[in-house]
Amino acid sequence: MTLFKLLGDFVRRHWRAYILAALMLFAVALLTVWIPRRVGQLIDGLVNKSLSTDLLLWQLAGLVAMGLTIYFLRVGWRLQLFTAAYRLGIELRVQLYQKLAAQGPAFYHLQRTGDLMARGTNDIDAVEMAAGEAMLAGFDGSMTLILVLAMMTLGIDWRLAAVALLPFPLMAFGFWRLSRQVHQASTDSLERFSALNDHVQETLAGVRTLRALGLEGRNSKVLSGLAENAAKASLNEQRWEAAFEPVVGMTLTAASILTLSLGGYLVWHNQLSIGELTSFSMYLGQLIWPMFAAGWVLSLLERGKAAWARLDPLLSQPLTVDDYGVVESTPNGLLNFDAIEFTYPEQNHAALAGISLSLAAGQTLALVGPTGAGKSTLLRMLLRQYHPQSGTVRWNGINVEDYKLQQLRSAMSWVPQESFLFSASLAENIALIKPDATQTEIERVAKLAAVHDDILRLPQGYATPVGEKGVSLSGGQRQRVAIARALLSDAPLLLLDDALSAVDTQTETQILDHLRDTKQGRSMIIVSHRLSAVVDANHIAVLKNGKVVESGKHQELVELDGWYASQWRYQQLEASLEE
Ligand SMILES: Nc1ncnc2c1ncn2[C@@H]1O[C@H](COP(=O)(O)OP(=O)(O)OP(=O)(O)O)[C@@H](O)[C@H]1O
Repeated sequence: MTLFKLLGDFVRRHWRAYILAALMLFAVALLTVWIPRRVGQLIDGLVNKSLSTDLLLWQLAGLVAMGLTIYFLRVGWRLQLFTAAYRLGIELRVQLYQKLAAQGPAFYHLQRTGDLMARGTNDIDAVEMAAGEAMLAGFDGSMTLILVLAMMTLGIDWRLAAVALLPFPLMAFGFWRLSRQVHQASTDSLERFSALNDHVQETLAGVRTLRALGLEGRNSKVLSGLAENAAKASLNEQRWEAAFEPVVGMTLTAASILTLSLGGYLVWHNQLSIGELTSFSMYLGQLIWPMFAAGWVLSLLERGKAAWARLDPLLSQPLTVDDYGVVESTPNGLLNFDAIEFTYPEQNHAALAGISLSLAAGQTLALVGPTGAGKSTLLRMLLRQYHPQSGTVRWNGINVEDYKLQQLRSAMSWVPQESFLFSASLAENIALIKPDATQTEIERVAKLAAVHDDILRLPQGYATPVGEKGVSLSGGQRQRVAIARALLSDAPLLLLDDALSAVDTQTETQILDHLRDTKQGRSMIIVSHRLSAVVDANHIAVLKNGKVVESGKHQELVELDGWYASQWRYQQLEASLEE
């Protein structure tokens, strides 16, 4: 979609606001062109001494009233147009947010957060300006231009008007050349601002790491380079925009010289009155605004076009995970991974190389294996964050891609390796997926996740603010809050992706015991590096380089004397040394 189509559709939907603004503009333009005419007549009246003092005062009062009316109408149309333009900004931001919220990890894999933020703020502002200020100046400028030209040609002298307009085609050519430069400079400036935004966002997110490594100095040098680039690009854009002004100035000077030459000649030969020449000169002055408006509109539109060219692909990009499933029932029952193969985008080695596994309802499947073996990736196939390149995941005999995404995801409680705490109270963070949960429910799951006592020790207990604006919790506390959050859902499948890595072995055992006791038919997939967490699993699969290399129950795997057995012995030894 082009910017003009977007604006056209928007104006059609909000036609009332635009028509009202256009009517007010028309009234203003009429009054504006009427004033020079009245002034010219007044001057001629004064020169001929045909005006009485009373009449003169009335005429002057009339001019003041016209000025005031123009003032109020200008306020009115601005309010109409800007309100409409802000609405476009809101619509685009909501649309962008919904799109970003629906996109999967494969999309974020290729996007920079700071760039996305810049598009959601700076670029949308530029489109909003095209729908507001550019429309306003465009309407107003063209209306004034038409009426002023009509008054010049029909109301005063067409020969004078024809001569005055001679330099205008040159101005149009100059504007056309400048607008192309403004487009290029705007694109450049928006991109550099994105790069700067991205750096600031990354720096703030990783500020602790940077400080710990003593990299603030180096990082601020990079920042100053990016800030300078962004400033230079913005200055370049301003420079091209400023070039519109001298073009207008030169055109007007040329037009005035031509007007005065021919006008003087006509007055000399009594074909034009002094009052008429004065009116004409005032009209010429009134052309300044339409000319500036044209330059301004062109640069706003070019900036809007450059911004839209960055926003449109984002808004029209297909979802990386399409929700084309139709099955509305909540999945439950037997879960089957059948010959799953998957390679991440832009990677040359398979993360999953033909994995087949199954999990009966109510049972626990454990995935273990060295780092990078593909354990989390297998869960991502089930969560439908990525599509397997071949093979299928079936739940209750139905391909998970055939379930409605919402239905599928609500059947799983997922605790990722790194969970996110929002800037809210601890209670609100736990009740994230069930905001109407009672305090008793919240405390019950916090006890199951063995975090209740830790929470009570915090200054405001469950009301303690956490996340970016609150107290910092330890890694282990965060993990347990995330587990409590997951337990609040009644989902039939619980996925723990290394979700206990930061808690000590004793607490881990305590949580797993709680989970086992309150399982109530819930299935579970546990990914863990610590084998003590999986000894009770109904089935354990050892993954290596995307393949299942060993599988069975704990005792069977110990007897097999492979990777699992040696890892088990090592971890047992380590645990006994720690005691
Ligand atoms: N987003 C990604 N983009 C590209 N490659 C990835 C991505 N995530 C994982 N990989 C690669 O896929 C392979 C499997 O990774 P995965 O995270 O599934 O392993 P894992 O067994 O869960 O490891 P860990 O125990 O360290 O969490 C690894 O080679 C990893 O480098």
